[in-house]
Amino acid sequence: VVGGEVARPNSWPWQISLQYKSGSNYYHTCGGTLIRRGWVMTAAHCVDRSRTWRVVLGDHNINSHEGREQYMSVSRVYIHPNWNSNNVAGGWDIALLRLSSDASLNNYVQLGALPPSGQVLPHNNPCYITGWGRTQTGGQLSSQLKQASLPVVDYRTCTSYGWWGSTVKDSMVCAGGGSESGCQGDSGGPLNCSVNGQWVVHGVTSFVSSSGCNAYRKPTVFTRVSAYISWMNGIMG
Ligand SMILES: CC(C)c1ccc(NC(=O)[C@@H]2CCCN2C(=O)[C@H](CCCC[NH3+])NC(=O)C(F)(F)F)cc1
Repeated sequence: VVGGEVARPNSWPWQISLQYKSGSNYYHTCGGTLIRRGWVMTAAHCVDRSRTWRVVLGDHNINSHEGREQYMSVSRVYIHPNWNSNNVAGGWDIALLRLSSDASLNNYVQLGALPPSGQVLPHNNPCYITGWGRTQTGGQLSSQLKQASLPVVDYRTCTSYGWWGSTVKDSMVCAGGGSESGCQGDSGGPLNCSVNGQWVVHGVTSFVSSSGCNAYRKPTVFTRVSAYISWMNGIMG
């Protein structure tokens, strides 16, 4: 996350860290959202490579053990069948991870709320991106979970000339476009939007400009969760 601030610990209790094993250590690579006790929603591009994964729930500082974490292994990865790893602009950048056991819900670990199928938010709807991603273009990951206010940019604006144009599809949500943005390492994490006073996860962090995370008029682009509700229900049952 470029800009914004460090989140109050565990204030986004559905945010997870997706980590892969290398040697005897695990490394943060993406975010995700706990949507059922045994299911995590993330981006397909995060799990393109088959690795030994673990999901960390209840985390704040990914480089220290604070005692609230739950470490879960992943029993199966479901990548959307239409996902094309050579074309993030095609959309379909969504995946579900089946956890090998159910999470325990508490003050630090809660389920993220999903939107109704098809719901599209208006321009400037208040949303926050959260994640441990780079804090500047080409910078380092953040040790502590960060948040930044990224208001929705509607489809008409986001696809206009000087913005993303036809790179952005209707199955995506744009947010931000100013000095604050997502960045590498935030992928797969939630876009948390305030709807009728509740936080609802409307986006899965998908891509930013290859010329810089907080490039002018290149808002962070998210998979629009409300376009994938029936696919997810079909998988999760
Ligand atoms: C034109 C369109 C096809 C296109 C649009 C944006 C990009 N962006 C990028 O490639 C930048 C640079 C590093 C990774 N990255 C990204 O946007 C990656 C997803 C890459 C998927 C493709 N391998 N996502 C993120 O960094 C983010 F923001 F989600 F945390 C690349 C191509």
